[in-house]
Amino acid sequence: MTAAPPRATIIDGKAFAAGLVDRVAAASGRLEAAHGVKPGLAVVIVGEDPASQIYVRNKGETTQRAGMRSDTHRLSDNTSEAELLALIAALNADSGIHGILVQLPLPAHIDSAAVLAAIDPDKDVDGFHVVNVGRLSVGVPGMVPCTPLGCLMLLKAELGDLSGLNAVVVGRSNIVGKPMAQLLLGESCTVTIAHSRTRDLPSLFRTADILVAAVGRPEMIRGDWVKPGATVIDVGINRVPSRDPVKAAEGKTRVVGDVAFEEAAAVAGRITPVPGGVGPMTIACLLANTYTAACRAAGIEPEPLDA
Ligand SMILES: NC(=O)C1=CN([C@@H]2O[C@H](COP(=O)(O)OP(=O)(O)OC[C@H]3O[C@@H](n4cnc5c(N)ncnc54)[C@H](OP(=O)(O)O)[C@@H]3O)[C@@H](O)[C@H]2O)C=CC1
Ligand SMILES: Nc1nc(=O)c2c([nH]1)NC[C@@H]1CN(c3ccc(C(=O)N[C@@H](CCC(=O)O)C(=O)O)cc3)C=[N+]21
Repeated sequence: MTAAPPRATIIDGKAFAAGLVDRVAAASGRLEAAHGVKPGLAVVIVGEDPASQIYVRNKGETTQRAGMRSDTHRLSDNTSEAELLALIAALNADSGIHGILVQLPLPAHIDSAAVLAAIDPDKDVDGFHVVNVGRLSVGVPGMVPCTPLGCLMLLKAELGDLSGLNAVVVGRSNIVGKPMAQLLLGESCTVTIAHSRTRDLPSLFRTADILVAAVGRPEMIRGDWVKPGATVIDVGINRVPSRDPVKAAEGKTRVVGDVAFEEAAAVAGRITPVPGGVGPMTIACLLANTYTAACRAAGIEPEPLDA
């Protein structure tokens, strides 16, 4: 009989996120009871992209479950940039709203950079405004992007001190890759950022104690690219045809990450699944950022939200 292959610990992002949402809910309840401040989040979505609709619905439901105010603004595809900017100005001025999130991508006729720049940096719970990018880079308090923040929380919960570890982040987007690299640098990892022009990704990956994949290519990262015992964080959310050919023919899809999960789990020490890994943490961190923004707006020190 052959021994079962070694198998990584599966990092349960869904459970960790549920715990974080509970802690945010409790802290928000105390904020409201003691200071009369109920954290409020406004989510703005332009157009009908079905995947975005699902995330926006999840955000709204989770926000309300946490006892926070949640407003969703659904604008039609042909909304002008001026109309969107006017809505943002109104939300900036609304003292009951502490967090503003504009779902990306926006339709092509709208300049995303101009829209992100219009959000009050202190309400920018996505952390995409250049002021918050600068704060993260310099290492002063600001709003940290939700997905990388969630990845970092999972890594610290699993590994404790990250200092001195080799971290490879693949993907250099402003939403995930770049802020992820900044956070890992802040934890004193030795950080390499890889992208589509990187030469010999497999050899580079084999040096990684921490591997964060944010590429958007289904199961691109194979098992033999992973350093034995490494911690693998899979950010990718990719829709591929259902395994069942009949369902696939009906257009049914399933979600996979950027990592070939079964192969990588045979080599890695720890790995996040997709779904149920990073995705739920993104939403939990959005609530955490909204709570933090509400505290700061009221001049109150936020409670620590660590496990
Ligand atoms: N779980 C969650 O909460 C979230 C998940 N996501 C998912 O994460 C993934 C990445 O998202 P995002 O950062 O917005 O994506 P982008 O498309 O903005 O960036 C993708 C990055 O991957 C790089 N890349 C593309 N192909 C390769 C390749 N063959 N080899 C190496 N690098 C490559 C690109 O390099 P280059 O710059 O050279 O083009 C780019 O830097 C997507 O699957 C997305 O759906 C995103 C946000 C939140
Ligand atoms: N301004 C802005 N901020 C964002 O943070 C933002 C955005 N725009 N545009 C789109 C991406 C994507 N994103 C996800 C959020 C939650 C899950 C999530 O909850 N995923 C679950 C379910 C996955 C599924 O079944 O579809 C999981 O991975 O388990 C995934 C992806 C946030 N994004």
